Amino acid sequence: MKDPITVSITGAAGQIGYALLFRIASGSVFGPDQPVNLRLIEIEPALPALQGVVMELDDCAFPLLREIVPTSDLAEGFRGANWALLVGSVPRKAGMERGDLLGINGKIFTGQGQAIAANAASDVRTLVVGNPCNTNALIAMANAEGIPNERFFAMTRLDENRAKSQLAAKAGVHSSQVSNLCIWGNHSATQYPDFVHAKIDGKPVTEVISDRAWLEGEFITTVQQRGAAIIKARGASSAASAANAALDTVMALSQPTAEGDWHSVAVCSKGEYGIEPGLIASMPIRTKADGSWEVVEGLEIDAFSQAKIDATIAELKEEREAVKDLIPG
Ligand SMILES: NC(=O)c1ccc[n+]([C@@H]2O[C@H](COP(=O)([O-])OP(=O)(O)OC[C@H]3O[C@@H](n4cnc5c(N)ncnc54)[C@H](O)[C@@H]3O)[C@@H](O)[C@H]2O)c1
Ligand SMILES: O=C(O)C[C@H](O)C(=O)O
Repeated sequence: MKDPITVSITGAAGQIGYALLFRIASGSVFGPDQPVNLRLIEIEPALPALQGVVMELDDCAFPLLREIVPTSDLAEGFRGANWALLVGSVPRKAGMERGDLLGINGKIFTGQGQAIAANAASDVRTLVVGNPCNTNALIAMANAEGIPNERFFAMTRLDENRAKSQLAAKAGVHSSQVSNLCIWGNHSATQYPDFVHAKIDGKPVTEVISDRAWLEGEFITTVQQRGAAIIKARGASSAASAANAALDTVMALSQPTAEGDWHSVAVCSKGEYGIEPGLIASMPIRTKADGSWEVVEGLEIDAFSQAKIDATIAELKEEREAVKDLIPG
């Protein structure tokens, strides 16, 4: 049996937490021979609810689940973490943009970044889900002294999955036939789901779907506005699909990407595609056999795509400016 992997999850008593924990504990994320420790972090008022979740985890008698530590103490919560999933934060309500949450949620990520740096395992990787996730990830990264920038990620996989589903429905194929779908930029209403490089059954989407007006219009806005549409319909923000995407991200970063394909996740830019270095921006990513990752470079960006990428990167710069007090140095 392997040594257990330790996964720390903030907001563990929340909606997404409830949809995440049981899949991790069951072995469906890290594999059927990989024991797991769960360190579950919540604010103090939510600890009684978290205790109920722990009771349910116990009641599953998962063969791979070892230690469960529920806590509101960040040092205890991130101790020995190999993965830190930062979910805990306030979701937006109808009528808000995700960026409106910066003032409420941004400050959560300073202490968490520091606590990860001080307590986590030396190989810790951090995925931020709590919104606005790109800029929250930037805050966590900037406060986690000593941890390489390339181990911080923000989630745009939900957007990728949404985009694949929309393209598949339009083309009358299964979503698994859609590949090479890159979300560029911010997990927000400015994100750019790149249909130009996406493929259906290995062919450019633009050859399979001839309705260019739909691709440039309704397709993009549907993906950009999908979170808001779910809030309107459900009265609460997406949870099961968000948890699913978080786990897709962890798995995509843990195993080599299929030949020729890529996946979407926001990473710290080193200036690829002219994106300002230091911003946490979504780009096409390949995970290598040794577990490291790289940005897929050399994609030709047409004028339409460039304008969309410029707009979403401009928004990331504005968000960074709005939280400059939370970024040391
Ligand atoms: N990136 C994405 O694609 C994506 C998708 C869906 C939701 N989200 C975001 O994920 C976040 C969580 O959504 P949810 O539906 O689970 O919300 P929720 O309100 O159901 O749960 C959030 C939990 O976080 C806890 N929490 C708050 N502050 C905390 C802190 N400082 N430390 C630890 N825990 C804390 C709360 O007590 C609560 O239990 C929201 O910000 C939401 O907007 C992101
Ligand atoms: O839209 C939201 O506020 C929640 C989440 O980011 C989503 O995309 O569903």
